[in-house]
Amino acid sequence: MPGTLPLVTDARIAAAETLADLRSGLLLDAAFDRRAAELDARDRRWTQELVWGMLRKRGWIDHLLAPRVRGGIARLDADLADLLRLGVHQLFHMGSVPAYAAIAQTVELAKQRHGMGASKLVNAVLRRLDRERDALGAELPADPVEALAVEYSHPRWLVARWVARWGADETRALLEANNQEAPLIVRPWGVVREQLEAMLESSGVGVADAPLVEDSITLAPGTVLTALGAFQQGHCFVQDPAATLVTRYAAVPAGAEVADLCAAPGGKSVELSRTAKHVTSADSNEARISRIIDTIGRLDLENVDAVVADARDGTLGQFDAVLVDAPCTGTGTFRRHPDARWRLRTSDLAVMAATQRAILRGAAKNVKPGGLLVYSTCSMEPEENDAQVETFLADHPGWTLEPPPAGTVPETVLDAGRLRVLPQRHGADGSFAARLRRGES
Ligand SMILES: C[S@@+](CC[C@H](N)C(=O)[O-])C[C@H]1O[C@@H](n2cnc3c(N)ncnc32)[C@H](O)[C@@H]1O
Repeated sequence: MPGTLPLVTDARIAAAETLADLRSGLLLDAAFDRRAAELDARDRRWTQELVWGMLRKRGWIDHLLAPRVRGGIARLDADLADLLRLGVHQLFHMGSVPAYAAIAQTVELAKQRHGMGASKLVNAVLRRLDRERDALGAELPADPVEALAVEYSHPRWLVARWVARWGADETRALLEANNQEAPLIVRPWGVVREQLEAMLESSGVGVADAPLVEDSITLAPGTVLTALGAFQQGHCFVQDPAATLVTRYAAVPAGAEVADLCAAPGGKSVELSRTAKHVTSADSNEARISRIIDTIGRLDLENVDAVVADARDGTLGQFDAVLVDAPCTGTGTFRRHPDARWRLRTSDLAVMAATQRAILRGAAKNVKPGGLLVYSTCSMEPEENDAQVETFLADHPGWTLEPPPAGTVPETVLDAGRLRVLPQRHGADGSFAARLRRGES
């Protein structure tokens, strides 16, 4: 009943706190795990839908709020602006929430966190939006790039780059893909796909095929992975097909000594360890190394060792094959990280490219004569992908780009000998990889 709602729900408080943590620099998954720890499974799922959904639609929500907040939303306290965004998202995009609850709960939350004046502002803005809801869809800017950016909630500068590269229609498909909920996809470990599927089904989990990789399995939305016996007993690990394809494309010879130099949390090391003699799984971030160690323990990996090392140094010795899954802008994984598009700055491209160049230079020293260096990213941007490969080849005489043996990965993801997976074309995350062969001398 309107007007008789109880205090703010724990789920909404957890959503507000998650966003506060995000603003203070925590990553979304970590912030959410911390703030939603006390919620039951249903509330946890609802809160995730609220926070992830709001971040995916933030550009559109801000477009609605801008003319209705006097002086613009930039003048508001950042926490209050996020509360308003959460309120608008509940009001327009969460069918399960009645309008009066979306408004009353947001007003109360604003009162608790910012006092009476803020709650009055929230009340006036949300009520006005609710009254005007039928006219809102028509408010798109005339400029076509700006219109795409607003309608699909992406920064304009990124949309402008993608339109220049792929045209408006393909960019629209990419923006739509980025706004979908990312599927949870697992790979079998120590069992075959059919056995894993049977285990999952016996736990009541709905399963489906994954794109591009025949033995990966998509789990039903809302599955809590860590609660599943198959996960706890080490029969599976999480990996998107875009990542699995990188290790397939790498086509590392069986029995090779391998180094995975930017390895945490370790998914690609696991895949490489299936056929390698040994995998040195290195990362410069000590905190993230603990995630590799956890994975080694849970999956009982006998041929993988985790070490802290900076790939730029090139001091780990020499290997038959080296994977550099470089830190990058992550533009291929926006559907998984809806906050990332808002954090990224144009200048990050140059900063990342410089780091990637330095890492590649160091990693080349770790490759035996005749060995393989596989460079990969989860970015779609040329500065981080093709341009890195061209620069590396120009600076390293004796090295060549070598496509993988025929049939290693589907033809549709190969482009001039490089791996190029795109969300809008392949229905997976985006990824890029290039196989670089060192000459024998
Ligand atoms: C894209 S992530 C790797 C994901 C991982 N390969 C997987 O599939 O699970 C990039 C990693 O590079 C690490 N990194 C960043 N700079 C590095 C450096 N200079 N040397 C080694 N690792 C670095 C980061 O800590 C991060 O864990």
